[in-house]
Amino acid sequence: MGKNRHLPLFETRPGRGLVLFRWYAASIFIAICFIFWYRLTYFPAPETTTETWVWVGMFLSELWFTFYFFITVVVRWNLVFRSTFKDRLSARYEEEALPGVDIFVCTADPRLEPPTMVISTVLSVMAYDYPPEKLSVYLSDDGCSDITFYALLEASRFARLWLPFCRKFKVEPASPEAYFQMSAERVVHDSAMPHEWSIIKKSYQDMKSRIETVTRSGKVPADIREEHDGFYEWDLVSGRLDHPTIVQLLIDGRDPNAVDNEGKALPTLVYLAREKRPQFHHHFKAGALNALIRVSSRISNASFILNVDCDVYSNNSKTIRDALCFFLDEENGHDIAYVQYPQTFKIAYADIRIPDILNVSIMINMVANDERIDCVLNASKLELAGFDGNGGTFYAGTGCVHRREALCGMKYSKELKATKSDRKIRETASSIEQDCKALASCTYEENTQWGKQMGVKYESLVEDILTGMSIQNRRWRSVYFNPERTAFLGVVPTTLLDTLLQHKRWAEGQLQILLSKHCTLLYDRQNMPLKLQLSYCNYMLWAPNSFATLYFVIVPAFCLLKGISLFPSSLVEFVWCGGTVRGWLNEQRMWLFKRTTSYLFAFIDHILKLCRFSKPAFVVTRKVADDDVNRRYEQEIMDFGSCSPMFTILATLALFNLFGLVATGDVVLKVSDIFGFQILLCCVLVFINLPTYQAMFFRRDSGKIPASVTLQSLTFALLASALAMY
Ligand SMILES: O=c1ccn([C@@H]2O[C@H](COP(=O)(O)OP(=O)(O)O[C@H]3O[C@H](CO)[C@@H](O)[C@H](O)[C@H]3O)[C@@H](O)[C@H]2O)c(=O)[nH]1
Ligand SMILES: [Mn+2]
Repeated sequence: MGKNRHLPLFETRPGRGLVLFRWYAASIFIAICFIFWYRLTYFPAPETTTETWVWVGMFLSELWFTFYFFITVVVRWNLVFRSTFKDRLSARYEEEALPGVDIFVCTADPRLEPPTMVISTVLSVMAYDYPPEKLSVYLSDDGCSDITFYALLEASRFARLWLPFCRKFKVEPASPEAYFQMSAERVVHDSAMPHEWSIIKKSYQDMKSRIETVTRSGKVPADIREEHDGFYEWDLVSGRLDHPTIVQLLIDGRDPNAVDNEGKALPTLVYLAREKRPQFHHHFKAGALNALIRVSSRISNASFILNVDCDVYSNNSKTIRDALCFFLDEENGHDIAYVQYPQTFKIAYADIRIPDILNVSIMINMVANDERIDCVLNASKLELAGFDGNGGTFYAGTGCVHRREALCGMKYSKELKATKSDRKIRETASSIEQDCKALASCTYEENTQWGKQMGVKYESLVEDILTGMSIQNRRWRSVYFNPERTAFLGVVPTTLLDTLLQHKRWAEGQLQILLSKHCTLLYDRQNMPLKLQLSYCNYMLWAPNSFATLYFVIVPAFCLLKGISLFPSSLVEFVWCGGTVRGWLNEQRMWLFKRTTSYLFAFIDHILKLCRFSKPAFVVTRKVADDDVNRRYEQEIMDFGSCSPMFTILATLALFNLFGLVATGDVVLKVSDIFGFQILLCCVLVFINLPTYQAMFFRRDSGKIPASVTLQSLTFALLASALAMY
């Protein structure tokens, strides 16, 4: 100890190439100034009214894009990256002295989120390289499904085999599903392993097929129900949204018999389906997390809380130790409220071509344990690092370790003492379960600060961003950490519609924040520096962004600004992050699609909700796709395949631009003598839209755009063109 005490547990470095980036940003800024100068000096004569309006509209959109450009630069101005010293942590803390950690996994629907996927995630976090007596894993099931409960019961048994196996062979990733998909070749090299490997693999596959059989039948058979008392709780369930709380301690960490096959303790494992009643709003994932915070405080009350979505498995068994390096640092750790890991999405394992049609994505190739994992990093990786440099990263909803007090609403102050967790309470599991029922009931939160000042916030569909903001506004700091071996891998939606719907929810949630009293720009400058508030604007303004973009797509007069300087991420940055030119093109395509549909719909929907015409809803993202969809996804073919007004808009805009280009008559010429870039812009838009035309006219598979959508769009586009001509 002694000397060691003063060595920091983590280190912070500024991003590489920052100077280059700043020069680049400055040069673009100068270009923008020229454009404004041009706009102001060449204003059209007052008698040409149409031109004047087009001109003014363009000017406004340009102003908007310039502002957006400005805040995009603000986020990237101070990138910082962190690294940890886990060996110092181990040297400083005996295993018994390490703090407790509670892990929350959320699931909501057994059809969209298959129970086998959920338990693979649960098993991956149970297998963390951390003293198991200190770990408690909670599964919140908003689907209140006895099948999910059954799957978790199976997992609690399989854990007895799986955990020792992971320990012995340092298995990574510790999600059995992911591991067995990728480890076949590797085993050959490890002579000690094959025998055990095949036993465990067989046992996993047997379990998986049992669960799948039950899932397919939609019902837990009577003989299985006999195996655990917990199943009788479902006798009182009248529906997914009408049932009492169900809490089951599947593994009670205090029980000396709760050990794995090698006699080592197992982490506590709890199933929770909070009470739901039709007359109470359940607040989606935020409500689930708050119920988990209270229930876990009664059971394990650990000082740190990791939360993951059910489709986000642990890919790195050291993640908890990494996070603790930040929290436990004597010098700089006391005011850190949460450590956010990036959201990384797994696309495919080695040998499969990596599709990047859908995501705003950056490819990285990771070499770990001789295996190549290809994964796609959400573009927010840079943004997370940028937020961190500006005062604290945002909370992204998954892959985040929180300090319990900060999450529960406490203000940061120097005197704050960590609450000690005490797991020595001698009580029966059933009396604990009884207390927990009350904690997770619908009425518990009535007239309390839960969802407002305490816990995860309710006022937005992106509860994560809002919660992070309010924690920062209470003077806490937060950090972003991206270890060499990716910490978590999640699933991305595979169809275009799913992606657009997901972005619609995000944009809507962001708009809710913008229009609420929590609007970032209203925060106290001392608690949240201006640069951080401006950084948040990058997200808050998604929905309003759709108008400027629509203008720019419909009134093709934007070329210079658009392609070259005002896209949110430039080709240079993308390639710099290890992307490909093709990936960049796809990113531009999704950029256009999202802004002209998701964001627009989010805006309209939110207005309707404000006028009470519709109710808020959390559309859970589908995590399974049929084989056809998956094949197309792997072949990088965009999947339309359903009738959605979003597709009608996309197709109409695509056709409109095509007509504009083909006609090159009045419509285009009218403005092209002012700017001369219109034709080029049209070409770019048509080029970006090539897959859309293909999906309308040339494809035969089930992922094509349905004929009815094509017909509608043709009609609209023709009408619009006719209108524009006269
Ligand atoms: O009523 C609900 C709805 C959802 N969920 C869970 O919330 C998570 C996220 O839902 P998903 O449909 O996968 O949404 P994503 O768009 O992938 O989620 C992102 O965006 C959400 C906010 O919109 C954040 O909460 C998530 O952490 C973030 O990963 C999943 O584990 C769900 O099971 C619930 O527990 N209860
Ligand atoms: Mn998800």
